[in-house]
Amino acid sequence: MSSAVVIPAAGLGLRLGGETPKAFREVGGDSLLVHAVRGLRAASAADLVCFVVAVPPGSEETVGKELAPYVGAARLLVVAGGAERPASVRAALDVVPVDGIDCILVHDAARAFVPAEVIERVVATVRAGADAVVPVVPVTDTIKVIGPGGAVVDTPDRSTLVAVQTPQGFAPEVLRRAHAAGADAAVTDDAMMCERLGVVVQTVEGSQDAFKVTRPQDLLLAEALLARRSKEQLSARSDKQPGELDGRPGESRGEGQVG
Ligand SMILES: Nc1ccn([C@@H]2O[C@H](COP(=O)(O)OP(=O)(O)OP(=O)(O)O)[C@@H](O)[C@H]2O)c(=O)n1
Ligand SMILES: C[C@](O)(CO)[C@H](O)COP(=O)(O)O
Repeated sequence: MSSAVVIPAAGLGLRLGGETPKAFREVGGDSLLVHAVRGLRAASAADLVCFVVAVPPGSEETVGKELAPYVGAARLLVVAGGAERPASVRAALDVVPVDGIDCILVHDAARAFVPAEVIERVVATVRAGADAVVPVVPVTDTIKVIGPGGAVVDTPDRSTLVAVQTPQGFAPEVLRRAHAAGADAAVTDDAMMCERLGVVVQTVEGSQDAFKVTRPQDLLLAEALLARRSKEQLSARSDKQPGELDGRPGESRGEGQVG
């Protein structure tokens, strides 16, 4: 069996600012969307055979051409996103093939640097029988619940709180059922839509590297992360014999199909 990934990439990035939609903003010479696709391809155990990307309406063709070299032999479909994230996921989900897919991932283009092991952990947990799986990290701030006037009404026990990342993984029938039930303005992730149906959502360990590029300082963090990774790659290469050197994952140009 194989998996498919839905990538919501149609957001404007209002909190980031700037003229360009967030998924097309560049870090280290590549767009966040290209980084995200490349990261997914690096997760070989996920067996991703189909990438469906939801983009700002009007940019489908350009994005299809840009991403084709990065998806390898997998199928690439690019659709127009909606006004809110759930609508973008829904538009993409509608064209995910039904046959032969045992896991559907939903992954924010804005979480462009998620490590392969997190992706593989999510897929393995779905394949082990979970209906819905989310990667999580501990929260490091004290979280308060506030009332309408801004006054604190509660301080939840931090040991029970986690911050949720993507990719989130789902049994295909469960994700389709959740989206068929619809979303309102309170919905911020796909797992929440499943929770509303009474589906048990499992958690797995996420990664600090899977942070969401949201505000301008996150671009600085992204640059620093890329610098750290290229330093690590260089030192790993210098430890290898010449015959052991690998090619870069996911860059076999010209294999992808669009449409
Ligand atoms: N209508 C939307 C809104 C968001 N997204 C995607 O959902 C992911 C998470 O959303 P967020 O980081 O909140 O992105 P934006 O909505 O672009 O950010 P902002 O709220 O600052 O405008 C991003 O990859 C974004 O492109 C989407 O596909 N369609
Ligand atoms: C899906 C998500 O990335 C999980 O943390 C997050 O909920 C998206 O939130 P946003 O409201 O679109 O920033």
